[in-house]
Amino acid sequence: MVDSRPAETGPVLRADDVAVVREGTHLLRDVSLRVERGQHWALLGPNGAGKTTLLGLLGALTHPTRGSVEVLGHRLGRVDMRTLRSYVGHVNPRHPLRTALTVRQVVLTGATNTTELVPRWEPTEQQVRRAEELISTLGMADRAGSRWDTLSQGERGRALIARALMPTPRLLLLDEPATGLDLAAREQLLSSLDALRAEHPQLATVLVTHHLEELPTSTTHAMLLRDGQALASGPVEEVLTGERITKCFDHPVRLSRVEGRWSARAENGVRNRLSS
Ligand SMILES: Nc1ncnc2c1ncn2[C@@H]1O[C@H](COP(=O)(O)OP(=O)(O)OP(=O)(O)O)[C@@H](O)[C@H]1O
Repeated sequence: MVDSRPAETGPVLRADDVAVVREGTHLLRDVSLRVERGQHWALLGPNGAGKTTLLGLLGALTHPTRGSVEVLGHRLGRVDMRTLRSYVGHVNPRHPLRTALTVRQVVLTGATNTTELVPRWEPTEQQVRRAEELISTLGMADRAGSRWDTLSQGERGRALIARALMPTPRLLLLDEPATGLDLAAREQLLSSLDALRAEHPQLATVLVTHHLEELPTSTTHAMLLRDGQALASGPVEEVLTGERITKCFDHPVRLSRVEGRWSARAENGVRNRLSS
């Protein structure tokens, strides 16, 4: 049996010249990425760019058609994917929970890596303590006993991040965590992510979004994807430039960064609208 436990050294993620081909179409082509401990990556690109496809590889959910992917030091195809996945926190906003669990119970399902509570499973005292700590870090202490179906989308998002952190993963993958959140909920989520990253300096994260406004200030690196290819990849100050974002989204964009947060607006947006 191959040992799937995370390697103690080396990069958290490594993808080399990866391609994903489905029904004769390249969803990803020649994509390479290396994520080290403590790095926080943003994966940006327009609809259909291949962001979710890449996240599926990084979360050991799918295999590449060509190239190699190493997750926590293990090459996909050579290890038990299910065991490897248990060391990766994957936050999917479309969490398919069917029962009326409380926030506390949902977070505890992170310990068993299941959607529902496992029958006859009892959490240890340590697990209960960790769940409470995470709920509090994510700013959900006053909602810990609330039922899932009564939560707002923002509260669910934060509960799912706490859930994903239960097994103390080395890697947290976030697929559009701010989608559908109102301004206050988005800001709370981004502050929670900043706090989490400060509290866990070894944690690496990869966050997918279309919107620069949804990037936490603690973002360290970025990759721009378009048509399945990486247009740019590296430290965030080098990658997030108006010129590059314009090329990536095929739209003239002016970029600004204030107090660590980004915003993008269409260049000559008013003139374009008036002349159309
Ligand atoms: N199994 C599949 N077979 C064929 N095409 C697929 C398959 N899965 C995804 N695609 C296509 O691959 C492309 C990339 O999809 P992906 O979901 O990775 O993009 P994305 O960047 O996450 O997009 P969005 O921002 O819209 O969520 C899309 O055009 C999608 O329609």
